[in-house]
Amino acid sequence: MRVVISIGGSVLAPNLDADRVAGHAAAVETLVGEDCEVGAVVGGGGVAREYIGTARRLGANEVQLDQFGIDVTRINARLLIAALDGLSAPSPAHDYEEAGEALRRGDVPVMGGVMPGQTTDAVAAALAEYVDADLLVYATSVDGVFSADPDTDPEAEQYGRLTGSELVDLIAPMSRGAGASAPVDLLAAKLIERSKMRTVVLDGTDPERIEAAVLRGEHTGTDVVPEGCTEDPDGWNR
Ligand SMILES: Nc1ncnc2c1ncn2[C@@H]1O[C@H](COP(=O)(O)OP(=O)(O)OP(=O)(O)O)[C@@H](O)[C@H]1O
Ligand SMILES: O=c1ccn([C@@H]2O[C@H](COP(=O)(O)O)[C@@H](O)[C@H]2O)c(=O)[nH]1
Repeated sequence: MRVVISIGGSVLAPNLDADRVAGHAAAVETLVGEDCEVGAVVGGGGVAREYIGTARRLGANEVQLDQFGIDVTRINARLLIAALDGLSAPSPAHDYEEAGEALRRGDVPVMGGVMPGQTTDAVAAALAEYVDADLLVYATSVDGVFSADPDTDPEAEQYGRLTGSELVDLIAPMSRGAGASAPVDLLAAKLIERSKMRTVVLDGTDPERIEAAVLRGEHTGTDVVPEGCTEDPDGWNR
């Protein structure tokens, strides 16, 4: 099975704790040991948002702010690479071709951001489409896609299952400025819809949850399924 895992910066490195990064690297190693081909994309988290906030107050424009975010995602990607201990290429891939070549060599490609105007959610969706992945996993800080932001709205209800077009409709009204927070960004949702990529959005703070979702199809987050799919998502990966 070929899987792309998007690891939010707030999940991988909220406080630059080495053990936490090592835990996520160990999950990737476990998946590789179980014969999965794995690509990883790392987000910028709170550190990226702090840089973006400061630079915005200094008058930087949105593209300049995105560049700050991209730099932080690539530094976080280097943290994962350091913890992967030779399993990946020595530096974050700059584009999908470089990542695809690494995967073909048997390495774990690790990416951060690539261009302004999007987030690493879109990078992960594009990489999954480029390498023809079987599964795309978003390991984020909340357990799936909700009817409202669960961090601020206690009435928010989780969606267990959505189609790609339902995901696009839900995400479309959300903010798109540099550093914005959403379960996935709009470009990612559109790529997932067009590629019919099987996708899971889950709370990835505990890396064992990522392993369980990939290896056994077990998770409590949101499945994004192709239009008209009647298959039980639990049976996908068996
Ligand atoms: N409808 C919604 N469903 C789920 N989460 C939502 C929703 N609306 C807003 N959010 C927010 O999206 C956030 C998840 O995305 P966020 O970009 O902050 O973290 P991430 O995916 O871990 O990546 P990173 O930390 O690298 O930016 C959650 O903290 C949550 O507050
Ligand atoms: O391809 C990319 C990836 C990221 N950015 C900018 O970085 C921040 C942080 O990325 P997250 O994936 O949200 O952690 C994002 O908000 C963008 O401003 C980018 O421009 N292009």
